[in-house]
Amino acid sequence: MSSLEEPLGFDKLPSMSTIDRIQRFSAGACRPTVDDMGMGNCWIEGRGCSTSNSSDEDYEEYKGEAFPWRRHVRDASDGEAFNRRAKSLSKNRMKFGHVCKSRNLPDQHYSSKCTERGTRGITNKFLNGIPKFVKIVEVGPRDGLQNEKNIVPTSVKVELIRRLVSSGLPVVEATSFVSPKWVPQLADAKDVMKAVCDIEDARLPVLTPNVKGFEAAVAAGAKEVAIFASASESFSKSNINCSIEESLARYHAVCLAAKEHSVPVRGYVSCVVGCPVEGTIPPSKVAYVAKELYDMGCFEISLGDTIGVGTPGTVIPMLEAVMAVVPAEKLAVHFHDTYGQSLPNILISLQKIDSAVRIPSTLAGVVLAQIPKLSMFQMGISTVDSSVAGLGGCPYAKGASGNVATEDVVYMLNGLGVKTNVDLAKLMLAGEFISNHLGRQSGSKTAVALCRVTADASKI
Ligand SMILES: CC(C)(COP(=O)([O-])OP(=O)([O-])OC[C@H]1O[C@@H](n2cnc3c(N)ncnc32)[C@H](O)[C@@H]1OP(=O)([O-])[O-])[C@@H](O)C(=O)NCCC(=O)NCCSC(=O)C[C@@](C)(O)CC(=O)[O-]
Repeated sequence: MSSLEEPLGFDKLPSMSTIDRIQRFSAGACRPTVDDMGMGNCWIEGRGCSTSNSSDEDYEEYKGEAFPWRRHVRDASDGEAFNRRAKSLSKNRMKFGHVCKSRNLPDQHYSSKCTERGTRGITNKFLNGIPKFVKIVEVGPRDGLQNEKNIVPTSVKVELIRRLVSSGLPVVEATSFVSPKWVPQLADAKDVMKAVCDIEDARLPVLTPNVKGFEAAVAAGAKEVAIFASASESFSKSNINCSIEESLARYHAVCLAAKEHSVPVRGYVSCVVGCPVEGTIPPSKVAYVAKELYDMGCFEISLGDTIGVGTPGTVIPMLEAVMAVVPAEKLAVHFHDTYGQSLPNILISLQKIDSAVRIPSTLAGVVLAQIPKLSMFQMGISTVDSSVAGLGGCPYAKGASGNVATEDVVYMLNGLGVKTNVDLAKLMLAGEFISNHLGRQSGSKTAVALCRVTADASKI
């Protein structure tokens, strides 16, 4: 049996040399050949070259829309306008210590929102396919804190959950009813659940690896559970000490028990793009496990890039394979940010483009450079997992970094005009609360940047 002392990770890749590993996880690992693309010989440099999927009119139109936005940003941070803004911030008597008071977020000058003109122009072309509402599933208290070196006190976990719920998050994964020998960080699952089970404003699912965990969760007041299988045989063994097939049998039993108690079950598939031991995971394997979980009654399947190696080039073929067997509206995406790819991966997972719509070449260069075939670009997923302050990692995937930060996802979605019902300022306060407790800077680039902007403004 594997143990916590011997986690699998990037440092334990017996079959892979460094170069081999880089190739297997490289951004182009799943990239189609140039011929597949039918886009000439410079598709990765799509910004600079003309391709069969774009036209000069598109380029000109996009340029016309994009450049005023850039001017706006430059003007706003320059000269008179910026000084006026800074003065008005000071007039509001904001106090800035070394900790950011997120409730005093500056508004439109630093907003992620585009100008009206810019939004309209881009929306008409590229962003039309983004869902109007995205459900964010906050996994920080579970996926985040399960990986902390020091065990976080129960009272801090409870306070974090309460703050996250009060920021408007509709789902906050609270804890795991797993073996405390395997994950000691969440050994207080029962106490956490008892303290938060009265919360009504959000759903608070918990992880349950077997019927024992399910029964303990329900006894503690859990009203929703999640089961977690893997698309990688090796990861399944290291994470839950059984094969994929054995895990599916266990989860079938959990689903039957849950049905009897009318408890909804969410399913996870981990290692959907890569595994720390096996390298690249075939999309067909992910689709197989996702379909099994769906067929046994999971209301939603979350696809986890556990070690954060995915790029749009590998995520799209995986999603296509899964969406052939599970409807998009039943899927969620769960990205770790090891290689900084989470936001583009989320964006392409949300996008649903009518194949008749042509993408402006400049956008194609920036965002869609790795997309295999535009005509197949039909994701339309509208549930995203993320973790406040980018907390997390996985105890069984050493080297994997935390989930994409919830603040960064909300900032991006706000910028796209997508509703989440999450109050970014309150969310940042929750992130600040847990980061202070852990004694380190937030892993959210948005939180860090917004704090810096407000702090800089206060000095003027
Ligand atoms: C699955 C097991 C339990 C098998 O663990 P095992 O050792 O094979 O199980 P066992 O049945 O032989 O039991 C061993 C001991 O654990 C106890 N036990 C057994 N079950 C439970 C339970 N539910 N709650 C509390 N205790 C339990 C059981 O009673 C026994 O206690 P003992 O007799 O030795 O005192 C173990 O491997 C385990 O708990 N693993 C959990 C690992 C984990 O939580 N990993 C992190 C999840 S993150 C993830 O999967 C990815 C995800 C979801 O985040 C998505 C992504 O990022 O991609």
